[in-house]
Amino acid sequence: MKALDLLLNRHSCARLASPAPEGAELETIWNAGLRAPDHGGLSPWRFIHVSGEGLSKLAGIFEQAALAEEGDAEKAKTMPFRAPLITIVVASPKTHSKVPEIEQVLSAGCAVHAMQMAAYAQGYNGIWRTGPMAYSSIVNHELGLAEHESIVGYLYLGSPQIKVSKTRELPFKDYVSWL
Ligand SMILES: Cc1cc2nc3c(=O)[nH]c(=O)nc-3n(C[C@H](O)[C@H](O)[C@H](O)COP(=O)(O)O)c2cc1C
Repeated sequence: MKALDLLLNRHSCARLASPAPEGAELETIWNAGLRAPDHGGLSPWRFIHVSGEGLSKLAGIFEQAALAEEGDAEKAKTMPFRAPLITIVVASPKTHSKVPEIEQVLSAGCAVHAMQMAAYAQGYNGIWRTGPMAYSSIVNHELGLAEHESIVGYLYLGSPQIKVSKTRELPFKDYVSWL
């Protein structure tokens, strides 16, 4: 796949099933994430791989959080099973005199995007999700996040089950101004 085709045509898919990327393909996806722009070379991210039994563990964590935080526990416990694989991307900012935290969180966000594109380029697809489970102190605790860390996204990955007929095309003139 040509780089520009990937950049211009990439799209998400919310309906995902097995097979999920594994082995060298999955490592390629993680390596693409690790190539995200990174001011100061701080590697301000880490990834938590969730598949198989891990999906059930995550479902239990989501249920626990939803029950405690007045969410929809019945729905929450089903959410991880929307794909055979989830990579949780955690922003793990470092203290640095010239690189503020926001830049490091942006880097972690770029890693999500890069990993979705790497999945797409290999014939898989995915979707970046957040929602209340990305901002829950209970989930953070159960996943072992440190106080300064945060979830940037759940990247659901797998084989697309539906074909996206047309991607949204925004007219660049509406978004670009000239100085
Ligand atoms: C930070 C962030 C959080 C998102 N959270 C969700 C989410 O929780 N649920 C969802 O359906 N889409 C979410 N999206 C949007 C999808 O990832 C996707 O971008 C959107 O469906 C548009 O599809 P496209 O990527 O094909 O343009 C989120 C996107 C971003 C950047």
